Amino acid sequence: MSLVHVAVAVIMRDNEVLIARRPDGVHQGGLWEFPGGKLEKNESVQHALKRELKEELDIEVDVHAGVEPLIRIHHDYGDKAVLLDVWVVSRFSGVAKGAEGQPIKWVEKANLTEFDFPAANRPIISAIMLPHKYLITGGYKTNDDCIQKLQNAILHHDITLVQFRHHELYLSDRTEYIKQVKKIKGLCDRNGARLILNAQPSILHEADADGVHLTFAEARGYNERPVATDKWFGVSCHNKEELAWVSRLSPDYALLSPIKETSTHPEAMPLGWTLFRALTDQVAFPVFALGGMQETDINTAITNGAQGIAAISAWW
Ligand SMILES: Nc1nc2c([nH]c(=O)n2[C@H]2C[C@H](O)[C@@H](COP(=O)(O)OP(=O)(O)OP(=O)(O)O)O2)c(=O)[nH]1
Ligand SMILES: [Mg+2]
Repeated sequence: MSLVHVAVAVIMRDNEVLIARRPDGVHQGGLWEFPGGKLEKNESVQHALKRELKEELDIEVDVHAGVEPLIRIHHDYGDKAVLLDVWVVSRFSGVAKGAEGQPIKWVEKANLTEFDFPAANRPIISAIMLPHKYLITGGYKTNDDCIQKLQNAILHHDITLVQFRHHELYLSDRTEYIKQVKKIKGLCDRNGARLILNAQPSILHEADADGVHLTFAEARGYNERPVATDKWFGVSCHNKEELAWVSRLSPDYALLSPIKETSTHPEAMPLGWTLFRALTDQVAFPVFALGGMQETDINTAITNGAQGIAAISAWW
């Protein structure tokens, strides 16, 4: 079966995204979609994006400004295999309308899950909801010190996604751990940040959080996604085999590390961006680059297929 390469646009206006309804009778007809269409012979994806948005919505997009790669998804529908090459379009001119008679709608990012999309689209929605920066908490002296460091990261570095990682406390004193999670969650809630716990999925019955993150070794112990779909579920991976294996758990995202040399794991061989790009292109979920990442790496990460960067020391 030949692969159909599709240019797909996530058109953003403040906190809203434009969706359109596919006509009945076409492939995946009747479902909502992000506007876009098939690349013509010898056409670049950016050119296809510009052409499709003119044809379908009558808007003008400057592909050299206001366009950024979001995610690439290979999906086999059985009757058709597609590569969805998804881009965020944050600047355009003209007023978007359903130029081919299709219904269109501007939808709040957070409400996208209420619409029926083709099966391949689920990771697009995760990618839209996830930010470019993911803070993993580092060491701290006292509980207050932890809150102070986190508050500093949230306020000064615009952090909206936080992973609380403290295995020792989680394993040694669950009551104290849950107490600390409660304080952290309060701080996150007040600042519009989401909190993910580096702990077993059962922690979600004991503590209030937005999701769970597992090491690859922990994830290995499950046969199916161990977390409800209304919570975030992520896994740490280090190579192609691990990424391929965790696909069966349908994670919402993965961390892939180490991209560069890092002081926390000096013995690990860095993957580098070329390999990072090749590995993430094979999986249908957003991947954050981890290991030696600094704020200045974000654009390089995105250009190489990442959702963004994850880091401890850059912000902690
Ligand atoms: N545009 C778009 N296509 C999607 C999405 N999700 C998804 O699985 N697809 C699939 C459905 C189709 O098989 C293919 C896109 O084809 P299309 O029908 O939009 O192509 P096109 O605009 O060039 O249409 P046409 O000229 O063939 O009528 O990708 C999505 O969110 N947006
Ligand atoms: Mg189309």
